[in-house]
Amino acid sequence: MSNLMSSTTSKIMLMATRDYCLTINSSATRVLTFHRRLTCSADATPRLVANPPDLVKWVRREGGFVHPSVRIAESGPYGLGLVASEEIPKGSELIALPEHIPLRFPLVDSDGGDESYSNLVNLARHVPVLNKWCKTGHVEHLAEELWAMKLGLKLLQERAKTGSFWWPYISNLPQTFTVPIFFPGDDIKNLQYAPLLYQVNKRCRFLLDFEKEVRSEVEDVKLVDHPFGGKDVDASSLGWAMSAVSSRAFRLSFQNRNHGDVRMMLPLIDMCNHSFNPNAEIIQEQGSGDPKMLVKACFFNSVVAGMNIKEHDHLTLNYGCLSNDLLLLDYGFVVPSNPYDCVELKYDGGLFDAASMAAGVSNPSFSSPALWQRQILSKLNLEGEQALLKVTLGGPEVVEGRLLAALRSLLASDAETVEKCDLGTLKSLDIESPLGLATETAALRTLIALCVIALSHFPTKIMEDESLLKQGVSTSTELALQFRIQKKSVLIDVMRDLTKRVKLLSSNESIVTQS
Ligand SMILES: C[S@@+](CC[C@H](N)C(=O)[O-])C[C@H]1O[C@@H](n2cnc3c(N)ncnc32)[C@H](O)[C@@H]1O
Repeated sequence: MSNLMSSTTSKIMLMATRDYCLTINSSATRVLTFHRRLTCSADATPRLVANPPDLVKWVRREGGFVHPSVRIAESGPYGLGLVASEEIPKGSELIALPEHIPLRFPLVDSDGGDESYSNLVNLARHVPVLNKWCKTGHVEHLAEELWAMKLGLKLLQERAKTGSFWWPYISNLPQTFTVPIFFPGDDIKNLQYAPLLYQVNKRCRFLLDFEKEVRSEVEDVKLVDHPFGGKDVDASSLGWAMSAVSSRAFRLSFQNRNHGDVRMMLPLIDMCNHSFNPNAEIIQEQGSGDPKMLVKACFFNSVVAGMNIKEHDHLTLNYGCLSNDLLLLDYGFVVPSNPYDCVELKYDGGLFDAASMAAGVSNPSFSSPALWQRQILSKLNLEGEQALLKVTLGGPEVVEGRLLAALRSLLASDAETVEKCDLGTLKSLDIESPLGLATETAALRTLIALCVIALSHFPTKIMEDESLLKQGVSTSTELALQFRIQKKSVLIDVMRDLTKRVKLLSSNESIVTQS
């Protein structure tokens, strides 16, 4: 990895003329490329300034608490992280932040009510609000990127402000992010996965449109009232801010203060890297303990109960049970063998008929379901005006319940057998053969064939991807390769799991026949 980083850095250094540069490549994929400054250090993740202020000292000076054995240290390919310099006893408080340290979008006119503040609020109003569910099921992702942009505006304002209270924090933020909006066009294509390409393009389009809106809003604003102190804000700087927020902000809820969920950046706590088996957690202080302390990162009792954090251990938080799509889009990394990763497919009668026939099922009825089957599809939200056609393979469920229920019902021979089962039963892979052995075998075989079809849509095989990885590639190519390897592995794991189940069914069948 360090070799890869240095080759990337030297290439970028030759090109670097300014902080950001926007490229729209010929294939109409809009891409934001980020050029590193010439001043960047040899560190794995260069920060905004070469020698930023000591974050631990700043938090302590501002009245926060940092456990004496907690240090910021290089964390290999993860960038910086928090490490225990000595054993930390179970149950210890690690970091506590007073209320004024987190960076959030101001809810009330707390910034003194000046014009630059109202101009910022005005800009935030241009971040579209989406509350309707769309057919493709992408609305959640869009909403996520939009909240990140709103808080990103505040971050950009503070980054531009001379003498900002948060400068010691902001100057410690990474100069670049490895999220795909900054990938070269070829590496976006290298992802080989349409749902992610769609999201990346959408984010780039949003940033380019938002750049225009921001520029037109601020063009006639006087310098003293300018939300960014007169500095030009383009799609790349908006992308930097959005990525800083999406990869570092936390969602905290303040029910007792009528604020609902609030996203905020938690200096120092956000130096914790991610693990699905974390050793730290965030605790919100609400009315107990020291009222000035808003959030604390604490030793995570429930996961490593009875164990201390050992010397040199990294402190980790769980960023959420996220697929590799979201981890890459928002955080710029991919987790190998991620138990929450899955592959999206579109529910499409023609494709399912083809898969079923390839699996040896005679006369499947996916493209022309009977009326009773259509009623089930409607209940599963796979038919009708508001239908959500995106279905998934992989993840904890292995096969999305709605997809499994649809396959079982559409491959069943009669309505009566299906009507005897409730939807919950039809959706569960753990409930074996609710509609009989023959239907179950046909459904599982169809799913295996679907996996084969989905795999054949990837232009390369895992072995080819792995040999490319060995050749030494740039960070973005490496991430794209890792991402597509993981997607193919999800399909292979699903096929393995389903093949085992089919074998079990046929052995059960032969026992029944023999007896
Ligand atoms: C909240 S920050 C953590 C601090 C960060 N490492 C730094 O250098 O500032 C999240 C970022 O850390 C990196 N990261 C965290 N956990 C990781 C993991 N498990 N694998 C790879 N990168 C990780 C990613 O770059 C991610 O966007």
